[in-house]
Amino acid sequence: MEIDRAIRESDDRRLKTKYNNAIYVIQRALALYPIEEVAFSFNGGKDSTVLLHLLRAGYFLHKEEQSRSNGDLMDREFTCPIRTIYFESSSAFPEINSFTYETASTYGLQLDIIRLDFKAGLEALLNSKPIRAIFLGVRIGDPTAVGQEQFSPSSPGWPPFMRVNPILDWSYRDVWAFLLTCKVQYCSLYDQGYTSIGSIYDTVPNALLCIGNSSSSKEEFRPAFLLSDGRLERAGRVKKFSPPVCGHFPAVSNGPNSVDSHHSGTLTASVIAVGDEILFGNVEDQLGPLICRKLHSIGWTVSQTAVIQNDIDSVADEVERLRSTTDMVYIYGGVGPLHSDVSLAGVAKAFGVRLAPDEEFEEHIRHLIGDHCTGHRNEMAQLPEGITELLHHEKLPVPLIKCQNVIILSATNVTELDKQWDCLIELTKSTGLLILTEPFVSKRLTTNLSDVETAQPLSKLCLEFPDLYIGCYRKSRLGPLIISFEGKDQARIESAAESLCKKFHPGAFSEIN
Ligand SMILES: Cc1cc2nc3c(=O)[nH]c(=O)nc-3n(C[C@H](O)[C@H](O)[C@H](O)COP(=O)(O)O)c2cc1C
Ligand SMILES: Nc1ncnc2c1ncn2[C@@H]1O[C@H](COP(=O)(O)OP(=O)(O)OP(=O)(O)O)[C@@H](O)[C@H]1O
Ligand SMILES: [Mg+2]
Repeated sequence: MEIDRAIRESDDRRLKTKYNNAIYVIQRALALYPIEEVAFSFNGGKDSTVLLHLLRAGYFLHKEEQSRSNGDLMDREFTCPIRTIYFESSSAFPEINSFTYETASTYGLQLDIIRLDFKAGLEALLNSKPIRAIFLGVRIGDPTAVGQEQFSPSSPGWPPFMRVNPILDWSYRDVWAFLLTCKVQYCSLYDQGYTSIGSIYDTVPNALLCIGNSSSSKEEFRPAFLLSDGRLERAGRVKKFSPPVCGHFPAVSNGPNSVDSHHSGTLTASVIAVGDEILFGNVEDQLGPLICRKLHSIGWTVSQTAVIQNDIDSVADEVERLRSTTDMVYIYGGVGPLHSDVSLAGVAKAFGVRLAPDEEFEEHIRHLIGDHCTGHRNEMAQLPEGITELLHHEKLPVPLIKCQNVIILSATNVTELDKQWDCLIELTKSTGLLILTEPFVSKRLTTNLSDVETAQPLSKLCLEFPDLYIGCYRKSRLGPLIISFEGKDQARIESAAESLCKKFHPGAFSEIN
């Protein structure tokens, strides 16, 4: 088999190791699932082209092994009968389309063209075919690889199948070493400076490959395999994430201490705790309520708090939802190097970017943990690429992390949170990082009047004071009722409290702290 031979004859030891590992994953998948139950997701891109040839080699070696144990002879005219799926879209490059069709015909692939979006297309496919596993050319640097392993079940909400990623750990260099060593065809766009290909709307040639040619008006580009720093593979991709939602305040101010005292103009925040231990009931969350109080003290309203399990997709879904419905999201828990520390990966996934090593952050971690740090692959130094701002403060051993309107707090207890918060506020005062507004003030009254007696006057009071939050709660079903007034104007709060008292007999209410 020519692919297997080309790699065996090569003296690139790293490539051989990567190849052997990928073949091992493919053979394990083929041992687990009959060939009719697997599919190959092929889109003419370089990664899926690598995977195509690995699958051809892996299937050949798998059959060879079977023939040897049965004592049969191998068919010399060998083709890999794997079902191949291509999600064709009108925004694909014509070069990608034609390369996909030609390659399928060259290698005798059964090509299923799907013209629906990925999820709907997979649902339709799985309803009509007995497919249980799908091979993908996803690599660790891809935004969609966040949280994936070589065998990863499809995400919650997707039809059920196993995603098999044989080249997950391959680098950009490995991909090109393979394609060039095996001398296989790849899409012509890669010879024109494209290094990673999405749609015609979000992909341009990689500027790092541009040949400065002032005499000609047309820019020229070197081929993709000459890109020396694979981390910049996606530099030709136009960023997809959108600016903060319309109708909301900008999460970042133009200047510090801007004041906004209108109820309707209050900035809203949300708070996400990541922790299975909280959901199991083993640990009581103390940081969430504290963050709410702190936000209140700078005039922000907290509209939602959530406790999420330590799972990348759950974190990503929640961050994605809250970052577009509130002005600022605070997330804590799940930050660090442990298997359960998935918060940064979740944030990256929510923004559709990958986690990438951050040298500056690594330097801080290295300083903090000294000799225990294991070189440049320190996993704690991986941050969401292109959207991360490190917030330095001399009192903090490690900077705080901000990804657009999401602030990631590493505090694990109240004392640490107090410190991080104070630093955040100091930074805000000097740099205008957040908007500090008039703080909320509150007043609480307690009464032994019944709910029936208080309900109607309270409803009226809410209509009279729409700029205040008027809430009621009790600490026990039969205990006194507590009425709280929250707002930014002390005088308004006093007059609301007075107005309520006037509706009842003197002494019906008393103030509590
Ligand atoms: C065969 C196949 C399976 C996929 N399975 C999942 C999945 O389980 N979960 C998920 O969030 N996305 C899944 N996706 C979508 C990809 O993660 C990603 O959104 C897609 O490749 C588009 O990438 P792009 O936005 O860079 O073009 C799948 C895509 C394909 C082609
Ligand atoms: N339209 C599609 N049809 C079928 N499979 C797809 C499609 N888009 C993506 N995939 C699958 O997802 C994998 C990852 O896509 P990705 O764009 O990162 O890689 P690629 O297209 O192979 O190479 P490149 O990074 O150069 O674009 C592909 O290798 C392929 O398995
Ligand atoms: Mg691609």
